[in-house]
Amino acid sequence: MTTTPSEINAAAVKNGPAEKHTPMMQQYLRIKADYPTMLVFYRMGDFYELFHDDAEKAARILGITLTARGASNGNPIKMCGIPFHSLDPYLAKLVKLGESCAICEQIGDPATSKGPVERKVMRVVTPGTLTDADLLPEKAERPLLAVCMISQRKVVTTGLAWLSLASGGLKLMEFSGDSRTVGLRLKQELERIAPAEILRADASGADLFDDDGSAHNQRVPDWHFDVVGGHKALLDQLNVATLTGFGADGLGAAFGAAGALLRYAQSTQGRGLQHVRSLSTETENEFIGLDAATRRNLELTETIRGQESPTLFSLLDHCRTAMGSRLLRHWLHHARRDQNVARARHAAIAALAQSDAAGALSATLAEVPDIERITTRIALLSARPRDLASLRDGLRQLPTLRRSVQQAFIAGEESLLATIHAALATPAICLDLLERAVAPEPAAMVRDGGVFARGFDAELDELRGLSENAGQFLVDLETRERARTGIANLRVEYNKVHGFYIEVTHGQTDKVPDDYRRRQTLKNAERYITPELKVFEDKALSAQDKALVREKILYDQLLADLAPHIGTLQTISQGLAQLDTLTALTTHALQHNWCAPQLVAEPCLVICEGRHPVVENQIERFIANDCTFNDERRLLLITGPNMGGKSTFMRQVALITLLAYIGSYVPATSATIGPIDRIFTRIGATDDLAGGRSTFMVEMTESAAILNGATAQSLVLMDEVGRGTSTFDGLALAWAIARHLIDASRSFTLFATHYFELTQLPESHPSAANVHLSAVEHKDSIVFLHAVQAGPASQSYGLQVAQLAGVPQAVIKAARKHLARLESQALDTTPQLDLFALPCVEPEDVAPAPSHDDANIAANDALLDALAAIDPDALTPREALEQLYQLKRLATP
Ligand SMILES: Nc1ncnc2c1ncn2[C@@H]1O[C@H](COP(=O)(O)OP(=O)(O)OP(=O)(O)O)[C@@H](O)[C@H]1O
Repeated sequence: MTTTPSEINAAAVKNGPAEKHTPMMQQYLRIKADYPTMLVFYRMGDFYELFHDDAEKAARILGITLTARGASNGNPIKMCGIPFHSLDPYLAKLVKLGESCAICEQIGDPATSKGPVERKVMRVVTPGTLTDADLLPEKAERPLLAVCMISQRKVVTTGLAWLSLASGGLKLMEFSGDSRTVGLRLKQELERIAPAEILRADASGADLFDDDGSAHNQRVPDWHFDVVGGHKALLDQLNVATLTGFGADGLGAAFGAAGALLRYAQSTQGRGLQHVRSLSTETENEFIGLDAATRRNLELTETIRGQESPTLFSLLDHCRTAMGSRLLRHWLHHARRDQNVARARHAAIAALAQSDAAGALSATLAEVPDIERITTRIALLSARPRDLASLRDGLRQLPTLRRSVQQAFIAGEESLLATIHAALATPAICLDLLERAVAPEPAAMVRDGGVFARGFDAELDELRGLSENAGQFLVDLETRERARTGIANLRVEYNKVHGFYIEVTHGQTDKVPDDYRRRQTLKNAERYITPELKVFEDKALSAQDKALVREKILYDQLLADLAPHIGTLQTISQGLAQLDTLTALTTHALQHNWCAPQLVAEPCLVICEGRHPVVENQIERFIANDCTFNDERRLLLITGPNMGGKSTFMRQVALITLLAYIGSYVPATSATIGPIDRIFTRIGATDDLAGGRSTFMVEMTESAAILNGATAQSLVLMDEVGRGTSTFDGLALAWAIARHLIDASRSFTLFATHYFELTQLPESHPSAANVHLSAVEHKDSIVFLHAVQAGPASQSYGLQVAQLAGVPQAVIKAARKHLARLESQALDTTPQLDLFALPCVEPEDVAPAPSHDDANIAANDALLDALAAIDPDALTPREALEQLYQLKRLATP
């Protein structure tokens, strides 16, 4: 761990000079000085204890009692503790909140120690370096990421290195530009990679990070980011002479980041990372760009409210292994722009569907454990016996899986399934070793014994034989002694405290022979030992101890013997994860009648009878809709009533596009999609109060990002832009934004709006077109048809929707009356339409129309404010009537 001298000094100043403390506290403070930013769990017998500030913090977070343990240097020592056996749930909670913990064990022998027992930090648990099954989410990665920034003549080169310690996947990336563009890019990459913990140099710009001082934003000394040192560390780690094979030639800052990353990861594990054996380099434009707002709006892996379902991931996750679920999650956030990647997956799904293999594959995959994480634990020497037993059982499934895969591809062809088939070859030597070594159902811990199978080790079998044969020996002895002494109820028994003994009831003790030595007197009986029994006891008990020691040695050896198979096991894990994900996608496509999309080189996005993948699952009758974009038709203005289905339609187009590019089938009868570089969304109005931004500010920030970043290959979703401000400002902005997207960006844009004035845009801009979500009025109410039709909507049905929502009749009636008045006024003035009379107005040029009647606006605003302030549920009938009179007064000035 890293500690700056100033931090050590700070600790010393705070706690006073070392010699004034008790010896134990001196030891504690010495250890704590090495881990100043972590919570130090200090082992005291059966407890882990935390002191001083750590105690206060842990007590607050964990909700445990804060007490004091004596005094040191004249001050009471704040303390809290937890029993050693319940450490993991507490660690899980702390790490989830971004804390890092150092676990300090007693390593000396208390019996022979002078002063405090020797202690040492044996394990460091940080949010980004978890490998324990109990601390990790099963279906998500928790990567550790390091950022290295190098500035040269106003150009900032940023190198990223990130590692999922639990799987061993190490990745690098580098990009450069001026500090603003690099900052934006960095933000985007961090949103995509979603690291659990970030390492950065002490000196690097804090403004680029969410630096709230929490542990998941670790600062390490600048020299850890040395580029030459990092390059060497990578060569050593991967055991290669050059990084050319990994596409990492010519990188610089990324090597610096990798150096810091490997150093940190190794220090937390206290050992080398023998499972980190490969490296991949990501290039700048490899993936379809999705910013954080888009990931959230499309509800890929989390709903807008932050729940786990229903999301695209929860819908598609028919995976039967955690490896498959993690890969599916990864694919959803990492759609590759390269159409060939998606095409290969489409072909695999087609083959699996055609060969009817998905059902059998699913059933077999359900028997496969998380081989990826077990492999990591083997590499880190933390695998438990049951990990090895389930690895053995999982590997036994490979031939069955391979047979099913084989049915789905033609031998000799090059395909994704053929690659997977090759990856799933059974590692015969490794499986043979596991089958010979591990007992069918081993104990949970090596220290409990019973881990190794009979016949694996002759010495162990002999030792076990000694203690196991004890039963027969004791029965024989009992029979013999009964005959020898004539005591019919004599018993030979064993307990943990007193060992073996012969028990004789008080009435019979006069028959006891001379060689019986009394061991214990009970109320009704005496217990004895004989020389013969003593010899046997020594042998049996020591055999048991020796067997345990032998098992421990054998276990260490077994892990060492498995180490050479780590690479093969990783290949198998990747093959299994892909197969599981593809099988899940096939299952979903078959169940819901999805189709194979066509990815083409021409710019187009043509969807026939598309559905929203999540919503179609939630309602009884989903209305399918078409969507057509091509080089001449690039912006669709979508109008229609609230609740008409505008947002659903827009999202479904984006989701179908994304699904096609992750390699999935799509909910449509056909879909033909050209190259896509980014998907942008500006949907919904949310305040970012924590970030200090109002609804309108959020809306405009997101719009700015779109206008600056969208290209002719981008798909843009804009939902009701401009509604966060006054009508005129909003309309002017919406209009100018739409025009920019048509003329400058030329993106494929879905633009939903309530400003009917915008529907005139296609008249001057032929690449824009109007569509609307249809609805019909029925007996003063509204029926939504949810069908997308050509042309603009004829009216907005706002009042009918308000009525459906339960707004009181009196209010609806008043609003209807006022609407009629507003409409007749609008006919006289039509101020908003004037905007379109100006041929090329930029937003800042748009002034409020001079013909507008200010008094009328004020009256309307007052009426709307009063309406908005009414909470119908909180009113008594009498108050409601009063409010109505009040509204009427406002409406008739
Ligand atoms: N194609 C469809 N078929 C059937 N039901 C649909 C369809 N599209 C939307 N719906 C239903 O209508 C509801 C409202 O849809 P949506 O939120 O997309 O409307 P909207 O026009 O965006 O409304 P608002 O303007 O108020 O945001 C959805 O929750 C869904 O239940």
